Amino acid sequence: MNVQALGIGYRYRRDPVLQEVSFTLASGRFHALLGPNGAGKSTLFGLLTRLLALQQGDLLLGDRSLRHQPAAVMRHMGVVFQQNALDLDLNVMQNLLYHAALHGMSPREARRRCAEELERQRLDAHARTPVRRLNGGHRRRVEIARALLHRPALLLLDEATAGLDLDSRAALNAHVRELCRERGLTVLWATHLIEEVGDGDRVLVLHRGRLLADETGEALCRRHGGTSLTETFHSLTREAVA
Ligand SMILES: Nc1ncnc2c1ncn2[C@@H]1O[C@H](COP(=O)(O)OP(=O)(O)OP(=O)(O)O)[C@@H](O)[C@H]1O
Repeated sequence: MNVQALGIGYRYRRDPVLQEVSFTLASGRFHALLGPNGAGKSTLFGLLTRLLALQQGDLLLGDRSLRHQPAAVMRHMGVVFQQNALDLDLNVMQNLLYHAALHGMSPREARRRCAEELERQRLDAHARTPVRRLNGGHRRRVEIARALLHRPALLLLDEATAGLDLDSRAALNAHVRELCRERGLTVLWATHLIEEVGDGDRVLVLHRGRLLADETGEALCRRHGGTSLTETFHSLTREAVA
Protein backbone atom coordinates (compact mmCIF):
# COMPACT_ATOMS: atom_id res chain seq x y z
CA MET A 1 0.00 0.00 0.00
CA ASN A 2 1.50 3.36 -0.98
CA VAL A 3 1.73 6.07 1.62
CA GLN A 4 1.73 9.78 0.89
CA ALA A 5 2.43 12.67 3.25
CA LEU A 6 1.00 15.86 1.81
CA GLY A 7 2.27 19.26 2.98
CA ILE A 8 2.48 18.46 6.70
CA GLY A 9 3.14 21.50 8.86
CA TYR A 10 3.14 21.88 12.64
CA ARG A 11 3.92 24.43 15.35
CA TYR A 12 3.88 23.88 19.11
CA ARG A 13 3.72 27.55 19.91
CA ARG A 14 4.68 30.25 17.42
CA ASP A 15 7.70 28.78 15.65
CA PRO A 16 7.06 26.17 12.97
CA VAL A 17 8.61 22.80 13.81
CA LEU A 18 7.57 21.15 10.52
CA GLN A 19 7.04 22.98 7.24
CA GLU A 20 5.41 21.59 4.08
CA VAL A 21 6.72 18.05 4.62
CA SER A 22 5.65 15.88 1.66
CA PHE A 23 6.91 12.46 0.66
CA THR A 24 5.80 9.12 -0.74
CA LEU A 25 6.62 5.73 0.76
CA ALA A 26 6.71 2.89 -1.74
CA SER A 27 4.87 -0.27 -0.86
CA GLY A 28 7.08 -2.99 0.63
CA ARG A 29 10.21 -0.85 0.95
CA PHE A 30 12.47 0.30 3.79
CA HIS A 31 12.68 4.09 4.12
CA ALA A 32 14.98 5.91 6.49
CA LEU A 33 13.88 9.20 8.03
CA LEU A 34 17.23 10.72 8.86
CA GLY A 35 17.66 13.88 10.87
CA PRO A 36 19.75 15.27 13.71
CA ASN A 37 18.27 15.73 17.18
CA GLY A 38 15.55 18.34 17.10
CA ALA A 39 14.91 17.97 13.33
CA GLY A 40 11.24 17.16 13.94
CA LYS A 41 11.20 13.37 13.54
CA SER A 42 9.25 12.65 16.72
CA THR A 43 6.82 15.46 15.98
CA LEU A 44 6.20 13.94 12.54
CA PHE A 45 5.65 10.53 14.17
CA GLY A 46 3.29 12.12 16.67
CA LEU A 47 1.24 13.53 13.80
CA LEU A 48 1.25 10.32 11.77
CA THR A 49 0.12 8.31 14.80
CA ARG A 50 -2.45 10.88 16.00
CA LEU A 51 -0.72 11.63 19.29
CA LEU A 52 -0.71 15.16 17.92
CA ALA A 53 -3.55 16.68 15.93
CA LEU A 54 -2.79 17.52 12.30
CA GLN A 55 -2.66 21.28 11.80
CA GLN A 56 -1.67 21.36 8.12
CA GLY A 57 -1.56 18.70 5.46
CA ASP A 58 -2.62 15.08 5.49
CA LEU A 59 -1.39 11.50 5.27
CA LEU A 60 -2.90 9.11 2.73
CA LEU A 61 -2.65 5.35 3.12
CA GLY A 62 -3.78 4.04 -0.22
CA ASP A 63 -6.81 6.28 -0.78
CA ARG A 64 -7.66 6.72 2.90
CA SER A 65 -7.05 10.07 4.58
CA LEU A 66 -5.74 10.37 8.13
CA ARG A 67 -7.57 13.65 8.48
CA HIS A 68 -10.96 12.32 7.33
CA GLN A 69 -10.83 8.55 8.05
CA PRO A 70 -8.41 8.28 10.99
CA ALA A 71 -9.66 4.91 12.26
CA ALA A 72 -9.36 3.32 8.81
CA VAL A 73 -5.80 4.61 8.46
CA MET A 74 -4.75 3.53 11.97
CA ARG A 75 -5.98 0.00 11.29
CA HIS A 76 -3.24 -0.37 8.70
CA MET A 77 -0.47 1.16 10.79
CA GLY A 78 1.85 -0.41 13.37
CA VAL A 79 4.07 1.78 15.56
CA VAL A 80 7.16 1.30 17.71
CA PHE A 81 7.76 4.45 19.73
CA GLN A 82 11.09 5.73 20.99
CA GLN A 83 10.21 4.95 24.61
CA ASN A 84 9.81 1.29 25.53
CA ALA A 85 6.14 0.77 26.32
CA LEU A 86 5.92 -2.84 27.54
CA ASP A 87 4.71 -3.88 30.97
CA LEU A 88 7.91 -5.19 32.56
CA ASP A 89 6.08 -7.35 35.12
CA LEU A 90 4.02 -9.24 32.55
CA ASN A 91 5.54 -11.96 30.42
CA VAL A 92 5.95 -11.59 26.67
CA MET A 93 2.75 -13.46 25.77
CA GLN A 94 0.70 -11.50 28.33
CA ASN A 95 1.92 -8.22 26.87
CA LEU A 96 0.90 -9.32 23.39
CA LEU A 97 -2.46 -10.76 24.46
CA TYR A 98 -3.36 -7.52 26.20
CA HIS A 99 -2.62 -5.58 23.03
CA ALA A 100 -4.54 -8.05 20.85
CA ALA A 101 -7.57 -7.58 23.12
CA LEU A 102 -7.32 -3.81 22.59
CA HIS A 103 -7.57 -4.50 18.87
CA GLY A 104 -10.82 -6.36 19.52
CA MET A 105 -9.54 -9.86 18.73
CA SER A 106 -11.34 -12.79 20.32
CA PRO A 107 -9.24 -14.68 22.93
CA ARG A 108 -8.79 -17.58 20.52
CA GLU A 109 -7.77 -15.41 17.58
CA ALA A 110 -5.48 -13.40 19.88
CA ARG A 111 -3.65 -16.52 21.10
CA ARG A 112 -3.23 -17.75 17.53
CA ARG A 113 -1.88 -14.44 16.22
CA CYS A 114 0.42 -13.88 19.22
CA ALA A 115 1.93 -17.35 18.90
CA GLU A 116 2.34 -16.89 15.14
CA GLU A 117 3.98 -13.49 15.57
CA LEU A 118 6.35 -14.71 18.28
CA GLU A 119 7.45 -17.54 16.04
CA ARG A 120 8.04 -15.19 13.11
CA GLN A 121 10.11 -12.89 15.30
CA ARG A 122 12.03 -15.94 16.61
CA LEU A 123 10.83 -15.12 20.13
CA ASP A 124 8.73 -18.22 20.80
CA ALA A 125 11.24 -19.53 23.34
CA HIS A 126 10.63 -16.36 25.38
CA ALA A 127 6.82 -16.44 25.41
CA ARG A 128 6.63 -17.07 29.18
CA THR A 129 9.61 -14.88 30.11
CA PRO A 130 8.81 -11.73 32.09
CA VAL A 131 9.80 -8.76 29.94
CA ARG A 132 11.99 -7.46 32.77
CA ARG A 133 14.32 -10.43 32.18
CA LEU A 134 14.77 -9.80 28.44
CA ASN A 135 17.72 -7.91 27.00
CA GLY A 136 17.12 -4.60 25.17
CA GLY A 137 17.22 -6.14 21.69
CA HIS A 138 14.62 -8.78 22.56
CA ARG A 139 12.38 -6.18 24.21
CA ARG A 140 12.43 -4.20 20.97
CA ARG A 141 11.54 -7.34 19.01
CA VAL A 142 8.56 -7.90 21.33
CA GLU A 143 7.44 -4.34 20.57
CA ILE A 144 7.74 -5.04 16.86
CA ALA A 145 5.73 -8.27 17.28
CA ARG A 146 3.10 -6.28 19.15
CA ALA A 147 3.00 -3.60 16.45
CA LEU A 148 2.42 -6.28 13.79
CA LEU A 149 -0.32 -8.27 15.56
CA HIS A 150 -3.11 -6.62 13.58
CA ARG A 151 -1.15 -7.14 10.31
CA PRO A 152 -0.59 -3.53 9.31
CA ALA A 153 0.74 -2.55 5.88
CA LEU A 154 2.89 0.27 7.30
CA LEU A 155 5.33 -0.01 10.21
CA LEU A 156 6.68 3.18 11.80
CA LEU A 157 9.70 2.97 14.11
CA ASP A 158 10.98 6.04 15.97
CA GLU A 159 14.64 5.65 17.02
CA ALA A 160 13.95 1.97 17.65
CA THR A 161 17.60 1.25 18.46
CA ALA A 162 17.89 3.91 21.20
CA GLY A 163 19.72 2.48 24.18
CA LEU A 164 20.94 -0.66 22.37
CA ASP A 165 24.60 -1.62 21.98
CA LEU A 166 26.23 -1.67 18.54
CA ASP A 167 25.61 -5.37 17.79
CA SER A 168 21.99 -5.27 18.94
CA ARG A 169 21.41 -2.14 16.85
CA ALA A 170 22.73 -3.81 13.72
CA ALA A 171 20.72 -6.99 14.45
CA LEU A 172 17.48 -5.06 14.92
CA ASN A 173 18.03 -3.04 11.78
CA ALA A 174 18.69 -6.23 9.78
CA HIS A 175 15.62 -7.87 11.34
CA VAL A 176 13.29 -5.06 10.22
CA ARG A 177 14.75 -5.15 6.70
CA GLU A 178 14.03 -8.87 6.62
CA LEU A 179 10.41 -8.25 7.66
CA CYS A 180 10.15 -5.71 4.91
CA ARG A 181 11.46 -8.13 2.25
CA GLU A 182 9.55 -11.17 3.45
CA ARG A 183 6.20 -9.62 4.25
CA GLY A 184 6.06 -6.68 1.88
CA LEU A 185 5.79 -4.29 4.83
CA THR A 186 6.30 -0.61 4.12
CA VAL A 187 8.70 0.70 6.77
CA LEU A 188 9.57 4.20 7.96
CA TRP A 189 12.61 3.98 10.25
CA ALA A 190 13.47 7.27 11.98
CA THR A 191 17.02 7.69 13.17
CA HIS A 192 19.79 10.22 13.71
CA LEU A 193 22.42 7.51 13.08
CA ILE A 194 23.68 7.52 9.49
CA GLU A 195 25.20 4.06 9.90
CA GLU A 196 21.65 2.65 10.13
CA VAL A 197 20.96 3.78 6.57
CA GLY A 198 21.97 1.62 3.57
CA ASP A 199 23.10 3.07 0.21
CA GLY A 200 20.08 1.55 -1.54
CA ASP A 201 17.53 2.78 1.04
CA ARG A 202 15.27 5.61 0.23
CA VAL A 203 16.39 8.39 2.58
CA LEU A 204 14.20 11.24 3.73
CA VAL A 205 16.51 13.88 5.20
CA LEU A 206 14.71 16.09 7.71
CA HIS A 207 16.50 19.16 9.02
CA ARG A 208 14.99 21.95 11.10
CA GLY A 209 11.52 20.85 10.12
CA ARG A 210 12.09 20.77 6.36
CA LEU A 211 12.62 17.82 4.08
CA LEU A 212 15.97 18.40 2.35
CA ALA A 213 16.08 15.18 0.34
CA ASP A 214 13.95 12.21 -0.64
CA GLU A 215 15.89 9.73 -2.79
CA THR A 216 18.15 6.70 -2.41
CA GLY A 217 21.40 7.14 -0.48
CA GLU A 218 23.36 6.45 -3.68
CA ALA A 219 21.45 9.05 -5.70
CA LEU A 220 21.83 11.58 -2.90
CA CYS A 221 25.63 11.10 -2.82
CA ARG A 222 25.85 11.28 -6.62
CA ARG A 223 23.81 14.46 -6.79
CA HIS A 224 25.91 16.19 -4.13
CA GLY A 225 29.25 14.75 -5.22
CA GLY A 226 29.83 13.22 -1.77
CA THR A 227 31.98 10.12 -1.32
CA SER A 228 29.81 8.76 1.51
CA LEU A 229 26.35 9.26 2.92
CA THR A 230 27.89 10.71 6.10
CA GLU A 231 29.80 13.37 4.14
CA THR A 232 26.78 14.13 1.95
CA PHE A 233 24.45 14.41 4.94
CA HIS A 234 26.78 16.82 6.73
CA SER A 235 27.29 19.02 3.67
CA LEU A 236 23.54 19.03 2.97
CA THR A 237 22.62 20.12 6.50
CA ARG A 238 25.46 22.70 6.55
CA GLU A 239 24.20 24.19 3.28
CA ALA A 240 20.70 24.42 4.72
CA VAL A 241 21.97 26.41 7.71
CA ALA A 242 24.14 28.78 5.61
N1 LIG B 1 6.07 19.56 23.44
C1 LIG B 1 6.85 20.46 22.84
N2 LIG B 1 6.67 21.77 23.04
C2 LIG B 1 7.44 22.71 22.42
N3 LIG B 1 8.43 22.41 21.56
C3 LIG B 1 8.67 21.10 21.32
C4 LIG B 1 7.90 20.06 21.94
N4 LIG B 1 8.37 18.86 21.51
C5 LIG B 1 9.38 19.14 20.64
N5 LIG B 1 9.57 20.47 20.54
C6 LIG B 1 10.55 21.15 19.68
O1 LIG B 1 10.28 20.77 18.33
C7 LIG B 1 11.51 20.59 17.63
C8 LIG B 1 11.51 19.19 17.01
O2 LIG B 1 11.56 18.22 18.07
P1 LIG B 1 11.39 16.66 17.81
O3 LIG B 1 11.43 15.99 19.14
O4 LIG B 1 10.24 16.43 16.94
O5 LIG B 1 12.74 16.34 16.98
P2 LIG B 1 13.48 14.94 16.78
O6 LIG B 1 14.05 15.02 15.39
O7 LIG B 1 12.57 13.83 17.07
O8 LIG B 1 14.63 15.00 17.83
P3 LIG B 1 15.18 13.81 18.80
O9 LIG B 1 15.97 12.93 17.90
O10 LIG B 1 16.00 14.58 19.78
O11 LIG B 1 13.97 13.14 19.41
C9 LIG B 1 12.63 20.81 18.61
O12 LIG B 1 13.08 22.14 18.44
C10 LIG B 1 11.97 20.65 19.96
O13 LIG B 1 12.58 21.45 20.93
